[in-house]
Amino acid sequence: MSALLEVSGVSVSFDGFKALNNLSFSIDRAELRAVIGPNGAGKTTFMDVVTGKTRPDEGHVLWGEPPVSLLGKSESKIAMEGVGRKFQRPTVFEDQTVQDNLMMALKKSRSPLAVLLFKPETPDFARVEELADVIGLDAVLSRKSGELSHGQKQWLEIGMLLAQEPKLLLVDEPAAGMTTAERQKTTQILRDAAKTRAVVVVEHDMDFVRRLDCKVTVLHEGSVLAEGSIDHVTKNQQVIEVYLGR
Ligand SMILES: Nc1ncnc2c1ncn2[C@@H]1O[C@H](COP(=O)(O)OP(=O)(O)OP(=O)(O)O)[C@@H](O)[C@H]1O
Repeated sequence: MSALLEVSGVSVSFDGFKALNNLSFSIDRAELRAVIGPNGAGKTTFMDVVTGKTRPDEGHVLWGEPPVSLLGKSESKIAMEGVGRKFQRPTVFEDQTVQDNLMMALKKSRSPLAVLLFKPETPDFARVEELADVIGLDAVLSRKSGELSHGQKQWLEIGMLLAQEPKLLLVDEPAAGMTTAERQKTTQILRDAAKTRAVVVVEHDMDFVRRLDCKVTVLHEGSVLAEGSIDHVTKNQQVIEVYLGR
């Protein structure tokens, strides 16, 4: 079976500085992948290229089966293809309840009229409850999102992205600012989500990455430095020098 996402030979320059330098790697359909690397390694730029925010100078980004190029597609087109992105800061509607946030995020027609006339039906409520269960917020469905803890807001946003049924979820530093218990729950949510789709987690926290227990891609100076299990990459001498030794 071919990969869901294949990035090959991608380079991106900013004023002559190569943020991505001949970057190549691929992600399978239902896999959890951690992408790590020191500051400036190109992790954000990689996500920007996949989501259409940044156009590479060279290379290919192929998606799906049969593979189509994502390059040249708009950010909204790429989102509609099934690429979801979670930024570091949670962006939920704080005045709305957890239930309303999830309801608004359900995969529905996005035309302005359809959004205006949207009236939730029984299957929509059932889907919202299912999502709330997945993200551990079933007991707080009627709470305003602004009253949630930082961790709960992050889970809500993950739930809102899952409501869109993405084929690939890109998640930027989900564990930042979380308590130990919240991190454990987040690990569970991401591992469960990756059973039915690809989930790529960009993360600095090594303990968190270890708990994800997945293949790890180490970026350095815009290229892949090492790839494999956490034990494999953390034993790699180059990785120790450029990343772990810092
Ligand atoms: N719009 C831009 N203009 C100029 N330089 C940029 C731009 N975006 C990124 N860079 C540079 O490209 C390099 C890679 O940045 P990127 O943000 O992708 O790294 P990162 O691995 O996400 O780092 P961090 O872990 O600090 O978030 C950095 O040196 C950064 O300063």
